[in-house]
Amino acid sequence: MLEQIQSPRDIKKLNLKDLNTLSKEIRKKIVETVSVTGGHLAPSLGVVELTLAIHYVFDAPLDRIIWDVGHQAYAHKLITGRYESFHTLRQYGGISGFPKRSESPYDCLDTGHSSTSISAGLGMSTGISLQKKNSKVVVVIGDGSMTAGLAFEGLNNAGHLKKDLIVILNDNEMSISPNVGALSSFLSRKLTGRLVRRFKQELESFLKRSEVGENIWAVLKRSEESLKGLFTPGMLFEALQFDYIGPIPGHNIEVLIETLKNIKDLDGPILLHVITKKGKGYPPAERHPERFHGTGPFDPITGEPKKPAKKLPPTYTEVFSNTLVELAKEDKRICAITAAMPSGTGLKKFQEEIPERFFDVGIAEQHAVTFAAGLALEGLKPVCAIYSTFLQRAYDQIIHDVCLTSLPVVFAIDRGGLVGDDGPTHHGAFDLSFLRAVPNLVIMAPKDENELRHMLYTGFKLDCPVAIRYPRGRGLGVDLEKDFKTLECGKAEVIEDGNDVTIIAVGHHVQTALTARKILLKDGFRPTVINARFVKPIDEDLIIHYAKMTGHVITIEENALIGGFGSAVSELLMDKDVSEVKMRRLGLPDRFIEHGDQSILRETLGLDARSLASAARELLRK
Ligand SMILES: Cc1ncc(C[n+]2csc(CCOP(=O)(O)OP(=O)(O)O)c2C)c(N)n1
Ligand SMILES: CC(=O)[C@@H](O)[C@H](O)COP(=O)(O)O
Ligand SMILES: [Mg+2]
Repeated sequence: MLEQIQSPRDIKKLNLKDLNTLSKEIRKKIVETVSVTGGHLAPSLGVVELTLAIHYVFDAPLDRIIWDVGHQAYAHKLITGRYESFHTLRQYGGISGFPKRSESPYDCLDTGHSSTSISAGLGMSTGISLQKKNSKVVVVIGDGSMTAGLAFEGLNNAGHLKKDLIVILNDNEMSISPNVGALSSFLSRKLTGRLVRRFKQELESFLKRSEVGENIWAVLKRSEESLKGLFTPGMLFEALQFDYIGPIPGHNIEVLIETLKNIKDLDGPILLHVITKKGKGYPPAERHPERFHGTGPFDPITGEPKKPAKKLPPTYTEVFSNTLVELAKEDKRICAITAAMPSGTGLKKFQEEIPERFFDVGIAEQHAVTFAAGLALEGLKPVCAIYSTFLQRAYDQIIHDVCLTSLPVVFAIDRGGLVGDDGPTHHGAFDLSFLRAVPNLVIMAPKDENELRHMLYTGFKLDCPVAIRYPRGRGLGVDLEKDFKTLECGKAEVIEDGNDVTIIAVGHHVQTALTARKILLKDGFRPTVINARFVKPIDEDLIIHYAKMTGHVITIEENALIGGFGSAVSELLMDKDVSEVKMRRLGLPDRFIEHGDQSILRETLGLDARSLASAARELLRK
């Protein structure tokens, strides 16, 4: 049946039995495909019935359907004309793992970063009403994404504008890990007796101020149950001027369709609370929703990850995690902060071993950074472990709350550079550029996992804001030195000496430079290879010395060329009137980089060893 579905119109003809059959086929297709490509399995399995019900009742693309984060949109993609291409999911040249307007008219908003759906949906609804168009706007947002401040900014304004907007809260009590925060408890009605008692006392004292109130209280008192019934998650949304409906079961297509039909033509902002199970319908994902939130390829029968042929080096994340715990056990001032990504950032070990100094603040990067500033002001040493791309959310907090008064916060910036399959919304493409402009901030990038350890150790020694950025993926498998070294701030490292071209590499591209050097040696060239180590402050004296000595400089970094490390070097040479030097900068061009395997992307962008060697040869011919 699924292969016959060319558009959502085809599902409107189906009866309930067929819809349930279709949901089984969709689940099967998603599990089969993601077991090969990897991807966001559990989120997508959790909204299969909800997707069918939404497309059954609403008329996309005339009606706008927005998927917050968009990681749960695989069923949506399968029934909106992408069944045939679904096997290319997240592959280079294939379909994206997130909704993309350039991919389909049914994708009305590009998502990837969480909690944008309500604001964008409200904007669309306002635009629709201003132009007197006849479209509905439906937003699907998860309980995790609802913990972000941006979501509340949207809710607050929606309640004020009172435009037609249907917000479906997909509540599975999971973010990537179990959801956190007072809102999460509130939503799942895990309300403490203390909270209900306090509410009753306040209500009683309020009502007893007037005779009418006395009578209302007397009635309520008699029906204790209705008092509890008053205290529902709906209260919060009703207070924000939403009509709250629910919670309803999120896997019952009949109830979902009936409910959506009933609310479709209601006026004003509506919040429909739907309860789902993350990973629904695939037992390994139901049992391990966190592991199957975003998974690599796996055996569809057992759910076990496909084992690598041989033992692989540790990831930068694992080395960061182990090193931080090692240091935090020695220094009781070290605290760890994540914005809803304890597993992705590697802080789960810290959470297990030093829970009193671990903080998961929910999807709230801005809050995470300013919360860290607060901890630092009290003499602690907070580490904010946030992916490069998500740190973009907290730029003002980095400047205003941490760097302005030079507080000792360490930013552990994981996923720096190209992340691969998640694509343009997730590449850590800009952190060196947006951080380099900020005064008081030291920026480091390790050449390998061993140097990451020393940088973390050094970061705690520097009594100022520090950013350490490292890539998604595995290290080189080098030995990890047990004894920590304090790196001299602002000093680079000459790895190989040479006399005809100076290659200055940032982070893991030091390895690229060393491989390129081997190629160039065969061509009779003798390049110098320098590990930049510090992106800010840069090693001015060393760079000027080698630039003058070799007359040719190439920089290579996995960051936007604009404002990146290469910019810093060219600014330096220009400011110091070092004019007789020929220079090339290798890095990310001024465009968003598509999704695909990291090595494929690096090759297409000229960030592999062969391309670096060719660039050096070409420069030397100038
Ligand atoms: C700004 C931002 N921070 C962090 C993430 C990483 N992230 C992706 S999905 C997710 C959890 C979302 O939870 P929820 O909204 O409940 O959706 P579910 O996976 O439960 O369906 C997180 C933290 C993100 N995409 N955007
Ligand atoms: C959807 C989302 O934003 C996260 O799940 C992200 O895809 C995680 O990235 P990693 O796989 O690099 O941890
Ligand atoms: Mg959730």
